[in-house]
Amino acid sequence: MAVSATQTNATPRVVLSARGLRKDFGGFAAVKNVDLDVHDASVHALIGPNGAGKTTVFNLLTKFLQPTHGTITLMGTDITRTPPDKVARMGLVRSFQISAVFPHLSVLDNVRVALQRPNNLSTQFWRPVSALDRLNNRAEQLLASVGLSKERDQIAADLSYGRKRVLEIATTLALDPKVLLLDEPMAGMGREDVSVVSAIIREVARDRAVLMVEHNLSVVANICQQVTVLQRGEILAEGDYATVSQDPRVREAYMGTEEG
Ligand SMILES: Nc1ncnc2c1ncn2[C@@H]1O[C@H](COP(=O)(O)OP(=O)(O)OP(=O)(O)O)[C@@H](O)[C@H]1O
Repeated sequence: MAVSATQTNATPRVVLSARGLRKDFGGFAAVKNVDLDVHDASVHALIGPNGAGKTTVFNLLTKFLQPTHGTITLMGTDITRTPPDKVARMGLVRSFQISAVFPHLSVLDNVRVALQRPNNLSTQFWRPVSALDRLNNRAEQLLASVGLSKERDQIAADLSYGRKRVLEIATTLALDPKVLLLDEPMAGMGREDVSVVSAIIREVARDRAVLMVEHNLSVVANICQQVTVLQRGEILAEGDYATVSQDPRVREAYMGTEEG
C-alpha cells in the first residue's frame, strides 16, 4: 500500500529494528545492548572507531552471525532465527551479497545477470511475453538511475574503481531491496566518485531504507538523516549528525580521527 509523503514525514516507518542485540565471541562481548531502528526512505549511518562493532552489527542484521541475545525484526516480521538467504529474499540486502561484478561481462550484461537471479523478487514480472524486452528495459533503467548509461557496453574490468562500485550498487538494486546495507561504500574512492555515489545513495533512499557503515564523516554529515555511534560494542550516541557531532563523548571517541 502506498504511503503518502505527508504520512511518511509524520511517522517515519521503522522497517528494520533490533532490540537488546548482543554477540559474544568466547568471553568477549563484541556487541551488547544494541537497540536500533532503521526508517524507510532514509539514510542511516553506523559509525564508530575501529573495532567498535559495526561489522559485527551488520553481520547480525543480515544473519551471517546469530546473536547471543536479542531480537531483529524486518518489516514487522521477527527474523532473529531466519537464515540469511531468506532474509535477503525478504528484502534486506547487503551490497556484497549479490553484487559480485563479473569482470569480463559488459556493464549492461552484469545488470541483466543480476536481474535474472533466481532469488530476484521481480522475476515473475519477466515471465510473460516479451520478457526479454522488459529485462532489457529494466536493465537500461537501472543503469540510467546510477548514471552508467554511457558505459553500458564497456567491459566491467575496464571501469575505474569508482565506476565499478557504482555498477555494484546497480546490481544490488536489481534485487529491489527494501533495506539496503552498504559497508563503507566510499572506501578507496576519490572526491569526485564520492560525490557521485553520495548522490546515488540519496536517490536510492527515496523509497527504501539505507543503513551504511561509513568512515568518511563528511559523507555522513551530507547524506545521513540518522547516525548511530558505536563504541566498544555499545551505542554511545544517536541522532542527526549535528547532534551526535556535538556530543562530547563522541568527540572524545573520535579525537584525532575525525575526517574533514
Ligand atoms: N569472529 C570473531 N572472533 C573474535 N572476535 C571478533 C570476531 N569478529 C570481530 N571480533 C572482535 O569484535 C570487535 C568488533 O569488531 P568489528 O569488526 O565488528 O568492528 P568494526 O567497528 O567493524 O571495526 P572496523 O572499523 O575496524 O572494521 C573487535 O574487537 C574484533 O576484534
